[in-house]
Amino acid sequence: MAAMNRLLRSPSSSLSLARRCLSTAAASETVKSQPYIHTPLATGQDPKAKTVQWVFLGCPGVGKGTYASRLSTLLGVPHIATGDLVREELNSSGPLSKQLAEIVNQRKLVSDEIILSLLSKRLEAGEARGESGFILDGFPRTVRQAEILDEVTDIELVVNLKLPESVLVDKCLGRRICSECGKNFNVASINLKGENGSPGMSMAPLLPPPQCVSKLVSRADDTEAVVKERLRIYYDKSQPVENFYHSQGKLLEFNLPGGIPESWPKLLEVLNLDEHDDKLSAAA
Ligand SMILES: Nc1ncnc2c1ncn2[C@@H]1O[C@H](COP(=O)(O)OP(=O)(O)O)[C@@H](O)[C@H]1O
Repeated sequence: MAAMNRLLRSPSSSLSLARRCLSTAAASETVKSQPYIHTPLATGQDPKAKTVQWVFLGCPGVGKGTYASRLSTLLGVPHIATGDLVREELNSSGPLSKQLAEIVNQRKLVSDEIILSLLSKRLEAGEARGESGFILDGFPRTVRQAEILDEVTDIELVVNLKLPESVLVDKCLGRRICSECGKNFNVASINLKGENGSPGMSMAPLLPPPQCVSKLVSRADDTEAVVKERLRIYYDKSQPVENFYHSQGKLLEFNLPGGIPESWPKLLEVLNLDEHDDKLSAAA
């Protein structure tokens, strides 16, 4: 913890640690390559034999965590979600926990220094376990963070997951947790009619088993006002990150065609990973 305090007092040392960790995570054989949006993986290539340095972007509630986590299993690289790092720190008895609780409760973004030091610490721990590559989820969240990331490593591909705003809101409002077993469900049944040439979409609810039905609760912050405020913060602070990567030719826009059963095979297809679908069940 002393090391973290030192990092927080000195943002530049936090950056240099991030630089060291990220460049190690990138593995030395990785060459600066042209972005390969249409062929992220060469046909026939073993996905686990490739160093992956990917970023997942998308509005709150789009399902970044779900798809990033499935891909991390498939590709054998860690899925690093900065929101999880923040929550872990917040739930610890560390010196930052009170400060983080306040920031997160106010739905503000944590400072770059704190996020970088949490990310560095996570990468350093991964490095010690022999990890290489990463799928980042929730970082970068601002153009400044994207610029810092650019200084310290080569991001190869940025996947931007998209859903219509009305679907995002309905999905967030449909979230339920079983107060007894802690499992997540979603009672929203999405049926969006196609309009002006755009296809319709439907997503089946993820209903709980009978023993959980009477114990379902919603997160206090899953109200329409809060969800819309989180979307507003995303459009304000994080949408410019999409433009940042678009101008570098690294952005893969992916309009989710529906729920996981429709979207996962299509995502694998655009990533050239569909021939590895024998591993789908392992990743599920
Ligand atoms: N890259 C980041 N920069 C700043 N703050 C972050 C970042 N990642 C996560 N956080 C903080 O952690 C909280 C939880 O993150 P996450 O689960 O990704 O977001 P949300 O709950 O808003 O979908 C965010 O509200 C924010 O306060």
